[in-house]
Amino acid sequence: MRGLFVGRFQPVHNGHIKALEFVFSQVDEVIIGIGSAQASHTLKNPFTTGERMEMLIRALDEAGFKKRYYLVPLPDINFNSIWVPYVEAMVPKFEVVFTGNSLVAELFRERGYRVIVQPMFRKDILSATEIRRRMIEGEPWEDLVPKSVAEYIKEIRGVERIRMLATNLESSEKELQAPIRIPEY
Ligand SMILES: Nc1ncnc2c1ncn2[C@@H]1O[C@H](COP(=O)(O)OP(=O)(O)OP(=O)(O)O)[C@@H](O)[C@H]1O
Ligand SMILES: NC(=O)c1ccc[n+]([C@@H]2O[C@H](COP(=O)(O)O)[C@@H](O)[C@H]2O)c1
Repeated sequence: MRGLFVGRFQPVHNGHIKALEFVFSQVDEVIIGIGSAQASHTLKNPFTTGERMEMLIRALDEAGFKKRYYLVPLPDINFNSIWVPYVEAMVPKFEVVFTGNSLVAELFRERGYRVIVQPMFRKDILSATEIRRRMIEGEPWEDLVPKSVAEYIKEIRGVERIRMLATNLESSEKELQAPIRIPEY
């Protein structure tokens, strides 16, 4: 049996690996859909699809998963009602969907799929939003991701990228708040 698991993986963290451990224990093959594949270099989606694939390959290797998996980029279509047929057109056949995302669960259920809500692990800290926040604030984040992912993020200067994006946003917000000055001629 083949299962589908979709995430943005911005970045891959230990919660994803725990979730995938569960998914791999339930099925023979897993399709890992990389959501919002068109997005990169933003605060919510700092990493490219290629970088996210690299993180997944290294982390799954490190975790020693032996079953077959497929990595499939899924650009957003911003059209919820036809997202499931779109996903069907992009990935090999699957029988069951694993997710913790309630919109994803609802969309697949409405199309007749069996959906399994995977257990959550320490969502308070095992969350990509929290990891990106820690990177920006200069707090320790390395223990929340697989070792190979922490090394890779350092290799590509990922933290510097996220900080640059945060600084850019801060200065453009300041610009927006600045009073408009009409030049005198
Ligand atoms: N701590 C966790 N434990 C188990 N599963 C998780 C955990 N965090 C995320 N997942 C699962 O991984 C999938 C994709 O999650 P996603 O890539 O959005 O991670 P996230 O940490 O929630 O990201 P972000 O904070 O950037 O929105 C979802 O199905 C979600 O349920
Ligand atoms: N209409 C759409 O394009 C649509 C609908 C539902 C989910 N998605 C994507 O699926 C992914 C879900 O993963 P997350 O759990 O990481 O949010 C995201 O990339 C999200 O954008 C897209």
